[in-house]
Amino acid sequence: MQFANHFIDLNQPRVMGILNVTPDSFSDGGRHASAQQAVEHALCMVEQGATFIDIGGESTRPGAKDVALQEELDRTIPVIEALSARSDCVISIDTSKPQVMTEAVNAGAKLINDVRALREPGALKAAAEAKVPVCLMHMKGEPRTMQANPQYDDVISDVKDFLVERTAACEQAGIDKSSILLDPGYGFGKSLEHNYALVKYLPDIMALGLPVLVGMSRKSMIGKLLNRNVEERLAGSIALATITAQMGAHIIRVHDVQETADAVNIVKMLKKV
Ligand SMILES: Nc1nc2[nH]c(SCCc3ccc(S(N)(=O)=O)cc3)nc2c(=O)[nH]1
Repeated sequence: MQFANHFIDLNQPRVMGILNVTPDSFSDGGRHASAQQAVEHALCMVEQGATFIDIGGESTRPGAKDVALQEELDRTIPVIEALSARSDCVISIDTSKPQVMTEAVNAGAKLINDVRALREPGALKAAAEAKVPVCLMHMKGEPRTMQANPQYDDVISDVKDFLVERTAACEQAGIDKSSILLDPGYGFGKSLEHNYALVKYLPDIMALGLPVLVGMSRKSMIGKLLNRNVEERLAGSIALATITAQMGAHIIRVHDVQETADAVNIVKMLKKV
């Protein structure tokens, strides 16, 4: 897939490193120290095998509140500028705000990752004008309320129908299908059973014919099942990364890049022999 001047072969599973630039992930060193720390962390993840670095200035975990536009810009743009000056990794901006998309791409981001699948007013237009690939993710409801008893007739077909509809909306806005990635949105308005059904039937989503991005790293689908708190979820995260990479997922979005890259390299070896 073409990411501006980078062609990335998605015929092999790739690792996306998570770079949270929300205050709860910052040390108390204030913003500049944290921007530099964020860049150093990103460079380390690239060194460990990340092809993509996903930069998000708005926490979208369950219960998260909205972040003001200027605040989200202040958190993300300086880091994107500094990182794109020091690495040729593919920078992804994790945002739903059109203005953040535009400024992030101007600052060097080459992928728009929107957990709201470009449903915010102006987002389709901004993404089309940015002329970079987009990842469309399924979310039911909003982060503040999405985990309050999520219900589906059939979670697999509901997620598929949503992704097909959002893909059509993108095409109508002038975004070519060859620039679209799909994501089932683990943990975004799903029960434990819904999340594992979306792993088991991931091939059904892959059958839509577009590259698939998956993000399960350290999420409650691991913690609830295994009774592990967030810093004890590496084994579960690696298990899910391995399973979905083996199924053919194209991009795995994780916190623990080194360990995931090792697991993905084993999957790649098995595909080669
Ligand atoms: N494309 C894409 N982008 C993403 N950005 C995020 S941020 C994670 C927010 C969160 C944290 C924790 C839980 S929980 N309750 O399941 O543990 C849910 C959501 N995730 C994803 C993802 O998957 N894809």
